[in-house]
Amino acid sequence: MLLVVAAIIRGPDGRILLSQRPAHKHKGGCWEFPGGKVEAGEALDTALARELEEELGLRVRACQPFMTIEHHYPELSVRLCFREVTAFEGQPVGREGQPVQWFTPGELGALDFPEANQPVVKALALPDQWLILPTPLPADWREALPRSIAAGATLVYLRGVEEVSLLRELVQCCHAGGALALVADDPALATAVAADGVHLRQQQAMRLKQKPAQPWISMACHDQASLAHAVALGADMVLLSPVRETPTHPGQPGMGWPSFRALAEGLPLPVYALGGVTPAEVRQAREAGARGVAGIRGFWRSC
Ligand SMILES: Nc1nc2c([nH]c(=O)n2[C@@H]2O[C@H](COP(=O)(O)OP(=O)(O)OP(=O)(O)O)[C@@H](O)[C@H]2O)c(=O)[nH]1
Repeated sequence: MLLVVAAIIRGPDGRILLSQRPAHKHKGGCWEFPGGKVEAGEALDTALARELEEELGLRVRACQPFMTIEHHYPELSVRLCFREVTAFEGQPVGREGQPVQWFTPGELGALDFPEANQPVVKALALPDQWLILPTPLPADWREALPRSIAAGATLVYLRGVEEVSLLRELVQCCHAGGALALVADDPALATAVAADGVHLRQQQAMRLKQKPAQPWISMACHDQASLAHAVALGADMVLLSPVRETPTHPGQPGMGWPSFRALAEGLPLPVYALGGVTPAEVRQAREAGARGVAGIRGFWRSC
């Protein structure tokens, strides 16, 4: 299997840097995340720094794991280790004559990428924070939910609401704020209330053999076995918990960031950190290999 390292490089305005593969190469003409083959015995970060210097004239100052994807093209199999470059120096230029361009995350969906990149493109559309709805639903939700979304939690897990008409109203409120809305476990309910997908609780998900047909499927995971199941199911993302002990689950000790990192490392899907984490910890979570953070308290902006 060909080992490849590729970079997610964001500019200060949040746009993402892509380069176009030369016509004569594998997947010629496709847009790609800059990078290339890892040489024998070379560390991933060293390979990334070398490739970005050679191809773009950039000097990497800091990077962290993003996702790892194994893909079998008819002509070759690749293991693509995506890293997020969080600090770099230099102005990118296509040193090998390749076109190089910055794109907003919203523009990526319309571009032609190698097939292996699809989960990464999908993951880049996700926010840093997601909100789990407090239960019972606070009386001030019509003010607090838009405030929470505006504060950055643009993915909302709508749990604990039985009434379909209320759930539909909550979904509309999420969409009005530009947030994705997930409901618990039930794909038919998600469709009925026009939600964007379902969040599967671990017990329910472990019984499934097939990924439910919804635009977004998330799964709750607490250990390696459930993470492996999420991967096998083809989930789009997971919530991995608990990072710390929380008042909702007293006596259940947290795994801490080192164990979180070990579990999240090398997974082919975005992992969100849950359990006693706050929105202020996005950077720490990402250094531990998370796509972002999730929670109830701290993410809910009551009036
Ligand atoms: N760099 C990069 N390669 C990708 C991506 N997605 C993807 O499937 N690949 C595949 O991974 C392999 C990377 O090899 P490469 O040809 O870019 O490697 P390289 O820069 O070392 O090339 P060279 O040694 O031919 O100059 C290719 O088969 C390519 O199609 C991506 O986003 N970035």
